[in-house]
Amino acid sequence: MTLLSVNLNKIAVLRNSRGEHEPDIVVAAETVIAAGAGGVTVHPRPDQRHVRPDDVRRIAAMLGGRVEFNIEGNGFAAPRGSYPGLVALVRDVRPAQCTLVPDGDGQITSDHGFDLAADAATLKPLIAQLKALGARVSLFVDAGTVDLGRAADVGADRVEIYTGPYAKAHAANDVGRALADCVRTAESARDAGLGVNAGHDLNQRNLSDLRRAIPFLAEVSIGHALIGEALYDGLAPTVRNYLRLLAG
Ligand SMILES: CC(=O)[C@@H](O)[C@H](O)COP(=O)(O)O
Ligand SMILES: NCC(=O)COP(=O)(O)O
Repeated sequence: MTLLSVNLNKIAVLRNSRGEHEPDIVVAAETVIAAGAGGVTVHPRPDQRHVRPDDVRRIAAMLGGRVEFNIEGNGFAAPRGSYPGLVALVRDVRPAQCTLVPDGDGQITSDHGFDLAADAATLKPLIAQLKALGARVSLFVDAGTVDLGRAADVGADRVEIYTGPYAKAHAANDVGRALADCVRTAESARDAGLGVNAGHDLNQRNLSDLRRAIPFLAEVSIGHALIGEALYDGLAPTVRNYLRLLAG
């Protein structure tokens, strides 16, 4: 069974556009959990354009460990203003999972994974710190990466395959190579003893092909498309659509 974790960043974007409190991200989290999602993902960034530290704390308090809470982010980004840094947030709310993503300030969204050879020395102590706080640690990696033993060596528990290129290829009806890249990375991770997550630009059209190709996929985190689809169909029915796709 592949767990669906709903990324709520886009609820925060809508809320932030007016600078007030609506839509309430905690109500959104309650709604997706009531609809059957197995978890909630947030990706706070130092510039706080999406989810903010206080959202992270409020969601954690509401979930109370009932379902998986996954916090994504750049663990090396320095604290800024009221953003305390990823490790401090993890220390504060103790999520089940922390997904490390090498994204920088200038990026509109996450667009690449770690270079496991180059980043190993800095990742190892960071991962140890996060695991000491009780979080399972997942590393965002590009599809096509095959040296996943390196991820195991630095202490990661899982990897999350960056599925942006897969989604683009799928939309262009030319998915063969991009899907093969995802499968190669997933199999290399499994062979290294790691769990396999996937995410970025997954939607109701491209999810099933990925799921069928990687039957041992532990988790998908989906936000942008899911929240967009929910504008037409409602949040709870949209979550249920995804759950049906993952069950099929
Ligand atoms: C790691 C990843 O792919 C997601 O966290 C993604 O970045 C979320 O979408 P936004 O960047 O649009 O918040
Ligand atoms: N880790 C991927 C994620 O949380 C959601 O990505 P997207 O569906 O918003 O592109």
